[in-house]
Amino acid sequence: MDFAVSDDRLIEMSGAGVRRDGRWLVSNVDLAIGRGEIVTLIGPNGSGKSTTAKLVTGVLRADAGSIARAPGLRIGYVPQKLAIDWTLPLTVKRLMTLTGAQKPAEIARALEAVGIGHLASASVQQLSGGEFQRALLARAMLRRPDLLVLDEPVQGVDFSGEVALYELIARIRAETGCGILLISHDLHVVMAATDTVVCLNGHVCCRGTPQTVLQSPEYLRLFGQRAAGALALYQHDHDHTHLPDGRVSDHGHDHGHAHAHHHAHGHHHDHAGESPLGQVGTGAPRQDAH
Ligand SMILES: Nc1ncnc2c1ncn2[C@@H]1O[C@H](COP(=O)(O)OP(=O)(O)OP(=O)(O)O)[C@@H](O)[C@H]1O
Repeated sequence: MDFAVSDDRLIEMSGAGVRRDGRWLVSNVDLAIGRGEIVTLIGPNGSGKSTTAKLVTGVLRADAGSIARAPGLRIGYVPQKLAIDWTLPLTVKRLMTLTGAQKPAEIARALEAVGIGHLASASVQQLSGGEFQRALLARAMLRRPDLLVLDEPVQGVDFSGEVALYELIARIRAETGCGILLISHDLHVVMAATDTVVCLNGHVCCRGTPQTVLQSPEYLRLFGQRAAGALALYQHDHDHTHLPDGRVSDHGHDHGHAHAHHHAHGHHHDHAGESPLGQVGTGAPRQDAH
């Protein structure tokens, strides 16, 4: 049963579990997401990430534990798999209305906000992986959610596209103040924007800030070699800021050249004059120049 949460928390799950065919798919999961917070669920294949996301959205009911939701909580959900008949013609605009009627102006605004306003009349089949994920994000945002649940939002997207998508997600959080639950088995990029990482393997193995999780023995045991790479990338901090024209100011020294880089890391990194959400680019590949 849903019940009121009095503070800033959007959802709070306590000891939640899902049992199927005599086995617990996930058990004893504690998970809280607050307004403006990005929580990332990571874990190997089959560790219960999607199952947990479905508990959050209410698609699945918990067989154990309890889930409290803020009153009137609106959730925008991008599932891992979509039941789309890819043989039928479908425009991006039409995709936006499949889950509910929407005003054309609202659709246009949402597509603009994720940087694909120019693709409103394009056929969904022609979209790139990154464009398709942006369209799904726009569709979820049409509900003006308090909580966005994104199950593997970077699937089918290359590395620079991933970075651009995570930037977009971070910007959505900053501009709308919604909470975000991200699901990913991607370790390196996700780490930067997220506030809390929850590492799942049928149960919660460890949790905390990205730094805490990266150093926890449970995480290292679960991810082994890949974990080391994530650590290196995450600790690569920026030490410069961007001037409005794209040039770089590095501790007050102006490089005087355009500086392209990716944003696998979101700390100590100020973008002066960066475009508002409505003008986010579609993520042309950008390489790190350091
Ligand atoms: N309806 C169901 N009935 C029985 N088992 C299920 C059901 N749904 C999922 N499972 C099993 O539950 C486990 C967790 O699945 P889930 O999809 O939550 O994992 P995941 O962490 O999201 O995995 P992936 O990274 O591969 O997407 C898997 O072993 C899966 O086979």
